[in-house]
Amino acid sequence: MELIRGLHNLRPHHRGCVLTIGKFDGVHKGHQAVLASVIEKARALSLPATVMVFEPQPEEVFSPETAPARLSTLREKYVQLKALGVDRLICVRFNRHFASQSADAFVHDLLVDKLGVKFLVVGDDFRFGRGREGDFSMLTHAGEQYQFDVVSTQSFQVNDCRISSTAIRQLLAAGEFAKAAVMLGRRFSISGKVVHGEKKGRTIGFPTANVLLKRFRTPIKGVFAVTVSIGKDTYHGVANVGSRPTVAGKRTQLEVHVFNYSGSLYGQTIIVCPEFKIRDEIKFASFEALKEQIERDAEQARQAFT
Ligand SMILES: Cc1cc2nc3c(=O)[nH]c(=O)nc-3n(C[C@H](O)[C@H](O)[C@H](O)COP(=O)(O)O)c2cc1C
Ligand SMILES: Nc1ncnc2c1ncn2[C@@H]1O[C@H](COP(=O)(O)OP(=O)(O)O)[C@@H](O)[C@H]1O
Repeated sequence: MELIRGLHNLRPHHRGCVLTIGKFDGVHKGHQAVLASVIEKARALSLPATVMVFEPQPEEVFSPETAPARLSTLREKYVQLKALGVDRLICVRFNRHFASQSADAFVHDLLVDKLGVKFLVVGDDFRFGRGREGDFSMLTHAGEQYQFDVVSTQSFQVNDCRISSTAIRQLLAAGEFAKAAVMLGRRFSISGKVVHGEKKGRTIGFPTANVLLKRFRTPIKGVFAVTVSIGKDTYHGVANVGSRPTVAGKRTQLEVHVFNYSGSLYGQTIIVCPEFKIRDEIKFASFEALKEQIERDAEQARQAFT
């Protein structure tokens, strides 16, 4: 799958595509159904199946304080879209300047001139351009003018419940990982590169691999029993997603202690899948008290895994 980061990297040979535009946060079962129809159409027309996403997601630019938690980073979306058979991912750097262009300019300059779109799939509530002035009916008219077809996606359900990123976030926040997995079409996981921390974990017998969360907010918080994928190997472990108040941590990060593992993880990408929640994060009076609690957390997780 080709990744085009930024519209300035579009070239004349990129013209001609079957396109869908959206956030695709989570790449859930509803998204997967849309993508399957995009791919089918693309194969029939011998054109690349193309997905356009915005990074950061628009609400993260307009209202970062209240933007919903992210299910997927751009990298996770890349991995998931590639696995589904998408040919090209266009990542638009979203900022106020991009958002201020008119709906006409979005259609004419980008969709028609730069992308030469032949078939477009969007949700019927898709809005675009300055002040969200562009809508589905405008796209339909533009399609008649510039010879491209536009179709809207339906909403997909499981057990009478509409599949949505919002519903999945709520299930994850409630620790309902099995139900979230039904909507996602896979288990929820957080992946990222292991970075250096404060090297305190090893002093209490609990080295913890620190993963920086490139999300504005995470859908889960607290201490979890987890499954960890490191390369082709799978381990169990305990993890904390939080700001580490005991050591006056600032930003939210993921810390994983991997059972039966020794060696360096720095620089490696690991995938952490929460199995069940153990407790909320707490501020302990001392590092010693934190250590004793982590021992109990690890024991609880180990017992569940045996
Ligand atoms: C299972 C587990 C539970 C944790 N729970 C808490 C917690 O409740 N409160 C807290 O401040 N930090 C908690 N931590 C984070 C520790 O503060 C952190 O791992 C420790 O400071 C080591 O940091 P370092 O890897 O940067 O050296 C937890 C870590 C793990 C692995
Ligand atoms: N069982 C393990 N679980 C997690 N990390 C481990 C484990 N064994 C060794 N490590 C290594 O130790 C590092 C964590 O040790 P720690 O003292 O907490 O340092 P840091 O503060 O840099 O995370 C990990 O990034 C990894 O490279």
